[in-house]
Amino acid sequence: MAKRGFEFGALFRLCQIFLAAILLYVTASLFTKGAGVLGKDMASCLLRLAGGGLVLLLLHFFYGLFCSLLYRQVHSVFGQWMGTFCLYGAVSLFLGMLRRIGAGENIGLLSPGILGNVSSLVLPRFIGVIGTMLTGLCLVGLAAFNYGHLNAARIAWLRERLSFVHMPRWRREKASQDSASVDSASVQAEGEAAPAAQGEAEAARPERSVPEEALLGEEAEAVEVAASEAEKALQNDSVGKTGFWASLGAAVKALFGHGRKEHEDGEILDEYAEQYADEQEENAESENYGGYFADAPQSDRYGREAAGTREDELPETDGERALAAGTLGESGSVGEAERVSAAAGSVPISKKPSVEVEPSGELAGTENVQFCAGRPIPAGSFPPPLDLLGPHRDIKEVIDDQQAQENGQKVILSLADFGVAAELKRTIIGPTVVQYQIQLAPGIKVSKVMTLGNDIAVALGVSSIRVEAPIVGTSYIGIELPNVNRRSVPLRQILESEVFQKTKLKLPLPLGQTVDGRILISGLEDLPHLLIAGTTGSGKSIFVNNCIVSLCYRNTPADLRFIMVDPKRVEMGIYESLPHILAKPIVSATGAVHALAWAVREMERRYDVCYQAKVKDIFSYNSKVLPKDRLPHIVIIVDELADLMMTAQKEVEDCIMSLAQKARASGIHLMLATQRPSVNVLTGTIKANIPARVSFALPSAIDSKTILDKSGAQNLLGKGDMLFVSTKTPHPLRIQSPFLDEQTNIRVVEYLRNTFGDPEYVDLEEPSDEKGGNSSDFLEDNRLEEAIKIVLSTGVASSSGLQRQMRVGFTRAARMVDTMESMGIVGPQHGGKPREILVDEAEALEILEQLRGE
Ligand SMILES: Nc1ncnc2c1ncn2[C@@H]1O[C@H](COP(=O)(O)OP(=O)(O)OP(=O)(O)O)[C@@H](O)[C@H]1O
Repeated sequence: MAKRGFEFGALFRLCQIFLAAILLYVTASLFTKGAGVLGKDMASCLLRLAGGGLVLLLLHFFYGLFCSLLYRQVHSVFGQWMGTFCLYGAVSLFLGMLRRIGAGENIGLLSPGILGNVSSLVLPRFIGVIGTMLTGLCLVGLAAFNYGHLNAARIAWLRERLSFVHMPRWRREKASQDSASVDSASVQAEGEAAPAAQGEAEAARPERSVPEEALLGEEAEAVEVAASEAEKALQNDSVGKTGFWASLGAAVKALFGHGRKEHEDGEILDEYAEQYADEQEENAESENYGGYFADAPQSDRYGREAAGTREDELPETDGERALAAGTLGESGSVGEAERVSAAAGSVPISKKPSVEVEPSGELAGTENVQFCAGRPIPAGSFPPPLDLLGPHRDIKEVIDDQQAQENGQKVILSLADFGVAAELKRTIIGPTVVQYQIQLAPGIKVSKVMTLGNDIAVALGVSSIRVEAPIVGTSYIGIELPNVNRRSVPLRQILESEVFQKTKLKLPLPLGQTVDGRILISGLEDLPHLLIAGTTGSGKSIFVNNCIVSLCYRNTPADLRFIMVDPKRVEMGIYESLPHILAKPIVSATGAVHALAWAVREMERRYDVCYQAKVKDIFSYNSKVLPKDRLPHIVIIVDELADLMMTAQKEVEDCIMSLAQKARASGIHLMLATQRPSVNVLTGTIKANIPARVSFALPSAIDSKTILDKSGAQNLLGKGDMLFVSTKTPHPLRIQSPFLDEQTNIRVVEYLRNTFGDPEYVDLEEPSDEKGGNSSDFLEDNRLEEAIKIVLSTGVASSSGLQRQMRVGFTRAARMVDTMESMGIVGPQHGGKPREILVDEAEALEILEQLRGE
């Protein structure tokens, strides 16, 4: 099948090249006489019909054709064509008007064509010259909009910049109106709230000017940050069936609106909530991606899941439900409710997430994607098409300002109950949590708030909260509450993001989306190894799968190979046919030790190779040699480190230490995951050599300290909620890791196999001289008899036991135990149970003698 796909592909490309040649000839004929009589006739005919604007259409054709030939993905094809047609219309009109005043009559390229002639005749007659000019300008604006240069984010940005040149007095009034309108109901009920709101509006101004760099802080240097995700999303919007009109509406609203609009009866509605509600309705009416998502849950007006749809996204505790409904907890009273509402009206809420996070909507999160279900996956181009990961989804952040503000005020009131005076400065709504950024009153110790975490969680009735103190780059502390409208982050969203598309990283890991909506990726080559911990079901395996898929989207099997160790035997079976894999997923501890030992030997070999080539690392080496001689990066993934450490701690530690120290130069990287981050598993040696860590939810603060050297992971919410630290980001970053369902994962592997063929396995076994004797006959190991005696006298057939007692390497000891098994002296290994002893010493020696005699 792969072969047929190739033939069709080659034919298609030939046609494209042929078409490109024709287009080149046509374009050349417009500019030169060298195209002969045919070219001349064609040019004059085309210019008469389509005018000089035709050049734009030809250029766009070229662009599309070359993108396709170079396998470059073109975003929003429809939008771009619309933009080019608008521009063509504007140019034709302009040329037509020029012709009317008698300019450029002798220049063929300035011919207006039929469209220009007609429009420049008809329009001025009906709407006059000014109307015609304005029409031309509108067409240019529409073109810019379709190309994605003019969108809500840009206009909002422009408005903000321009607002500085407005008269200061007017701005102050405007600000106070805006601030006062944050919570219409409460503010209008409380007549005295207006002055307070005005005061807060003043406070809101410096808050607006908090520089983006300050928010990103040092951590942003370590990871690539997509602060412009909104623009991309809005561009994407322009392609979608409903997204185009939605983003046009958003741009118009951004231009003419102020984030809120006042109704006749004085009720102020949140523009964003309205916009999202509209899109929800449109989405509900649309065909659920052609029926692929027929089962996807629908959302209500505020973007919340309809009751009984997805259990995992519903609030888990009464308190969270109460927060979701914006009602008070048990301690609530009417007076308190009024206090909350009145105060809420004056607190600035950052609009950043609604603008800068993918302005995307309610996401059907974690159901299996039925995309191309049942259809065979063909071979194809590289990198694989993003559609393999499921259709693009517009994600909208569910933001209910009033509710968020009220919850923020509850946090402040709870703090006050514990004697902590604080002020709510900013609210950020992320996919997993809502972060309330709070400024403590002078004299209040940050440590006091840190110790109050659980008390505040109980007071608010939520499952857990996390306190981030301080938020890097600010003077605030962050209190993170579970987002009651929690959503998952599809892997496609990360891979199609600008930051991923443009990154120069060779081994980009898709970490996910931060609390404030930034998309983070990090290069494994910089880390250069990763420790991953998390209790069962917290999201480790999905994170590892994301990393594998993301690395395979960037690298062919010639550039990257994997060694996978899967003691649980269930997690990595699907990668058996991945062309990037170096050996079948390894399931035994012995096999894993062999693989690590092989990696150490390979590392030494690479060092020699680099030394001889007089280069300092694999990057320089690969850039110097012919493509066929390049060395692939090798990523070793261990799904459960604890199992290895129990069997062969010393061997594993030694290998990890060697690999960790020289990874950058040799291009061999480790990703080690464990459910049990105890000090026996994550020993000092391992931790010292692997500074980059990811922690998913853990049962206790002690476990969190073991992996991160800080507490905090015990308060994570599971399902991909994680903390990330590395040398460049010593302060843990909270991230929602992307989601990739199993079917999609299988599809990607299938696609890669169809494209690159079956994997070419490499023998990871040790060379004969390290096997303790002849490679073909382990019976000849001169210490086998001694080993048998030890096993039978102690009654324990363990490789590590033999290793200690006989002072041999683990591999040799393991080999001797395996030989004993094949001789029938000991039974096979069943999970963690000790091997059964099947014979006594005399019988065993007899068997040995017999076998050696043969
Ligand atoms: N990033 C994510 N987004 C949404 N849901 C997730 C995410 N990660 C995990 N989940 C949910 O949690 C479940 C368990 O995830 P996963 O299998 O990765 O856990 P694990 O930590 O590997 O567990 P174990 O150690 O037992 O294998 C998944 O089936 C999925 O429903």
